[in-house]
Amino acid sequence: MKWRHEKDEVDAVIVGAGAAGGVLAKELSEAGLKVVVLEAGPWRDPQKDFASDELAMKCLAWEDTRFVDGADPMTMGHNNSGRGIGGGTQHFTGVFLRFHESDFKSKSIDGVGENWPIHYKDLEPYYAKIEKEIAVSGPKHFPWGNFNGPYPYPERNPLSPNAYLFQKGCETLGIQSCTTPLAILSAPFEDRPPCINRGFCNQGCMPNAKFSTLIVHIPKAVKAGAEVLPDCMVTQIEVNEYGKATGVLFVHEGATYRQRAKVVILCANVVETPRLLFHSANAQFPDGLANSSGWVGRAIMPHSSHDVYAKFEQEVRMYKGSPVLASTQDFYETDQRRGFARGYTIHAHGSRPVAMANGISKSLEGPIWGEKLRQVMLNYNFYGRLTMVGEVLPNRDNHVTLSDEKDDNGMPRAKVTFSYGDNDRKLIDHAIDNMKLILKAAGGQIEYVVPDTAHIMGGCRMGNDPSSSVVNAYGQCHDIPNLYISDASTFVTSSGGNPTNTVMALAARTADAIIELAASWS
Ligand SMILES: Cc1cc2nc3c(=O)[nH]c(=O)nc-3n(C[C@H](O)[C@H](O)[C@H](O)COP(=O)(O)OP(=O)(O)OC[C@H]3O[C@@H](n4cnc5c(N)ncnc54)[C@H](O)[C@@H]3O)c2cc1C
Repeated sequence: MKWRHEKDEVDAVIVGAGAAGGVLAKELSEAGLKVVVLEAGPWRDPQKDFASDELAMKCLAWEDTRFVDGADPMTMGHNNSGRGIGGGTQHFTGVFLRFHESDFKSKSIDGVGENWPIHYKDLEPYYAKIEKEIAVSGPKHFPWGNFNGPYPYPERNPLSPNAYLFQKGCETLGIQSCTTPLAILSAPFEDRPPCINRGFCNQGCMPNAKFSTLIVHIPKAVKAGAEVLPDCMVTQIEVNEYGKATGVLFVHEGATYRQRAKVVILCANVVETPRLLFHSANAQFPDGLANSSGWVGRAIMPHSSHDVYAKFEQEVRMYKGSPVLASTQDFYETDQRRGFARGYTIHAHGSRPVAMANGISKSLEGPIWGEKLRQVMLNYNFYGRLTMVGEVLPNRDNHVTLSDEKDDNGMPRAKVTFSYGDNDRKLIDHAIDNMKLILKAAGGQIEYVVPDTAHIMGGCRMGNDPSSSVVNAYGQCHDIPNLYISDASTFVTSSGGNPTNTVMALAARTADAIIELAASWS
């Protein structure tokens, strides 16, 4: 393999070209830094490689074996990972929310979780920048949190039948709801068309109406001079005798190569970032790089993401339109009367047939399979669905470690351990009750509750105290100052809302810090 910067020490090597990696690649290269991006997965062309096919597009996920355990082992794959240029943004649903001020201070406000080393105000300009550069569509007035709109682009219209039913149920019960802020265009922007409601967002968007870093940030980074190399799996971070990162080793088509860099930035997401840090252990850092605190891999948090299905008299046709088009955050903040801390978002979340069949086969009401499954699926058009995005509190015992089994590159496979806590379970029960009430108020008959998780966060949390966190407020490792982490692993708490706006805003903030640092190099 030959690449432009093979012999150079570049300014920055970025590991992973997902939500955060894409932002960093664009920002750093546009600031004039010499950047190489190494991505384990392929570089897809949406028009050639995305298919309107649920099964075929499972390939967008990280499919390598990962072991799971704990009281509530997570299903790893299409629902919580991405692989390839664009990472998880290739097939994410596009819900684009900001965290609330309380999310950064849950310890002080509610006595649970942990405080972040930053406030909402620190991220506010970065949220605004990211939303503007991808033309997020949203309502004129968003009723919750610190940002109430307007969004850069008008809200999506029309909504899906599933979303209208949700809004009807909410209205009957006096629950506020609104059109969801989405990283999906409501009108043309740059060279991209508005959404035409094909509904295959989770299979990759062929027309490019949905944002991904594959189609927005990476092309801009390349234009600004970044070298982006797909199918390159980073296996090790190299560190010299002074404890400074010098670059990375990566594998391409079975051969191992080296890329030297002044700054190494890990954007490999919640499982792979800790895995790389552990696998890069050496005599100086025997417990893994950046792990003097013992917090690498610790306090991982998925969102609880249970679905409730109801059957309606009239056709709903859940496949129509973007999967999520209406939401409520009326239950987002702590309400002492509920008996648990923190909260959740509810989305009207359409499901395609394979996802529904797969989901209800694991429903809490008992497994549905064989003839019964066939009969239910023959009535697919009559079902509606709501999904929760529930805050899961950080727990040190929920963690990523290395197993004894190795992959083809000789890297130990990751083991992911997860159990819900009492607060998490009470929160889930509350959300399920509310989703049932809303669906019933809309005229539905409740049939299935499907337990699920989504959006993993944590594992390399940020903090001011090097003895209880891995990186500082800018994503810089406490132990190795020229090693940065910028991905969902730096999250301190999970919030009750979808995370990618926050992942990207944090990445843009880290980019600014690195650009400032780079100014002192010459
Ligand atoms: C089906 C689905 C729906 C979702 N819907 C939403 C939504 O509606 N709203 C929302 O806010 N969030 C959503 N998410 C979550 C969102 O995708 C993630 O929050 C986001 O992508 C995380 O960004 P990241 O940069 O941390 O990691 P990723 O985007 O996952 O990027 C990590 C990249 O690193 C690469 N990588 C890993 N290890 C290595 C290595 N060793 N060498 C080289 N490359 C490596 C991976 O291949 C990947 O491309 C969804 C996710 C999924 C899977």
